[in-house]
Amino acid sequence: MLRGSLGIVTTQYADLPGPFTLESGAVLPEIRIAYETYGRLNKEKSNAILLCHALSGDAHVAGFHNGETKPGWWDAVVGPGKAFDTERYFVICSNVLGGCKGSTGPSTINPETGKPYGATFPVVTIRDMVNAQKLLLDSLGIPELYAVAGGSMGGMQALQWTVSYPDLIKKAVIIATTGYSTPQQIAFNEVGRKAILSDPDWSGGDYYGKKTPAHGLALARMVGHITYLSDESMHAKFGRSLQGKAQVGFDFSTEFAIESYLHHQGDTFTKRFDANSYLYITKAIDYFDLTKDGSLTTGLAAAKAAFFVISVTSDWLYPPYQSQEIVTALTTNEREVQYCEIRSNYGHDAFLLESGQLNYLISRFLSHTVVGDVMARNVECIEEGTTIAVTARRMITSGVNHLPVLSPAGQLVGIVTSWDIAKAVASNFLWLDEIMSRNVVTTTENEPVDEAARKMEAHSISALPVIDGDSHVIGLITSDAISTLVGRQNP
Ligand SMILES: CC(=O)SCCNC(=O)CCNC(=O)[C@H](O)C(C)(C)COP(=O)(O)OP(=O)(O)OC[C@H]1O[C@@H](n2cnc3c(N)ncnc32)[C@H](O)[C@@H]1OP(=O)(O)O
Ligand SMILES: N[C@@H](CCO)C(=O)O
Repeated sequence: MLRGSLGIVTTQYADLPGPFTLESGAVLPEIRIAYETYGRLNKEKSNAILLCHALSGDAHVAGFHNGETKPGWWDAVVGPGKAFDTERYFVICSNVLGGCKGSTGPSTINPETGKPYGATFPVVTIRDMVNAQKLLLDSLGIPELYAVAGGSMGGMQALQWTVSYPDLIKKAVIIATTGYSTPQQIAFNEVGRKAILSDPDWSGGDYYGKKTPAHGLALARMVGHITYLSDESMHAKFGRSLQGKAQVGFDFSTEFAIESYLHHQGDTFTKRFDANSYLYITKAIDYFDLTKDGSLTTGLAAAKAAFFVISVTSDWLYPPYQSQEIVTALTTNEREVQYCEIRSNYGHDAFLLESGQLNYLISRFLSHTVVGDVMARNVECIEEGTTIAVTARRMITSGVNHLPVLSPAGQLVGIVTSWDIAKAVASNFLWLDEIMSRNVVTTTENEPVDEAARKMEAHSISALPVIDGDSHVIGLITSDAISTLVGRQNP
């Protein structure tokens, strides 16, 4: 499959009914979440992937907004044929609660005052962001996630998902992040906040419609941006080059290329980001701490997903040892976890830039699919000894073409299809036991899907009951579900 672009995409908005109670106990009367979706949700609703953005990201993860020439922030890995393959998966990304790109945040009008919240907006946490995403998924009718993924603060949200909603997540891709914010990370965030709070234009957070604290916000971004780069990448990109001059001027003007670059990053940021959101989101990052009683192992005990943890060799903001702590905690909890340290000189922002390594690693992880990842749960079954008329009605009312047949003890003893029913009616059979197939081909939750697909092909059947060790039916997998998720081999 050739890698392609999503083309033009648009942001949508979900108004979610309140009240929405935050971790702090504060209550938002209503919330709006901006989101984008790409790809198609399959019939089983089993192929949804939620992508979570970092500090300054938004819902626009891939493709182009009409009239714009820059694609979304993770276009390198999201789209047809890419790691988050929109031909296979239904990809969702939303702007975080507290953000400034369409979701409720400090720049939103408080319905109770008719004015922007500003600094009266309550402090939000990573857990609050995740709870808002859960409400969004509910509103979209998505019952579970095939995967959740993100880098940096996006990785924090993805980790939080695995403990807040462990039964809803099959796979988690956790990149360049930590299980808890460290003093060094908090320290850099505090310098950024102080720069904003000391800007007289911040005006206690009440600056909407007036001069914005652009000076403070640009300074905050400059400090932040240094932490997203690495010593090696700065050497490689700028060295000691001077900007637009041959010799130093013995003054305090902008002289080095790196200075000019940082000013550019700071200035550009003020045109796309709200200073109050910067305060709130960095606070949410600082509060992030999944340890429980001082232990990350205990804090991650509830997680059930299969994990892929990725760190970056040159990331000194979220150094690899912090990813390794997550891996150790998960391994101690006997969770399925893979770990990879990407070799890169880009520093922390490598999670946005290393498209080759990320595409290779993530697509391999996501496409190693077992039956449990794809099967439908809560399967409609029928008891042996039933009439064909009752069986036919059950199929019609539940909208299925396959009904596993159970013994009085609830064990699988046969299977009947809508085609069997059609043949039975034509031949005037009355009882299910006369027509059901007794030698049922089955699968188990941990069998790779390609093995299950081979069984279906070999027996010319389109569904397999999934059974546990006691022959109880715990799911059903269809060739349709496999083909949507495993994808086509050719374009
Ligand atoms: C989920 C999320 O994380 S979303 C947020 C991700 N997005 C951001 O962080 C937005 C800011 N973007 C960036 O910082 C970068 O684009 C990165 C880090 C994402 C990608 O890095 P790169 O592709 O290596 O871009 P680079 O860091 O070289 O920046 C290029 C910009 O710097 C400018 N620049 C480069 N050198 C200089 C210089 N000496 N003086 C002034 N400007 C300079 C370029 O003109 C270019 O400007 P533009 O972005 O306005 O077109
Ligand atoms: N550059 C990214 C990484 C921050 O963690 C951002 O601005 O969101």
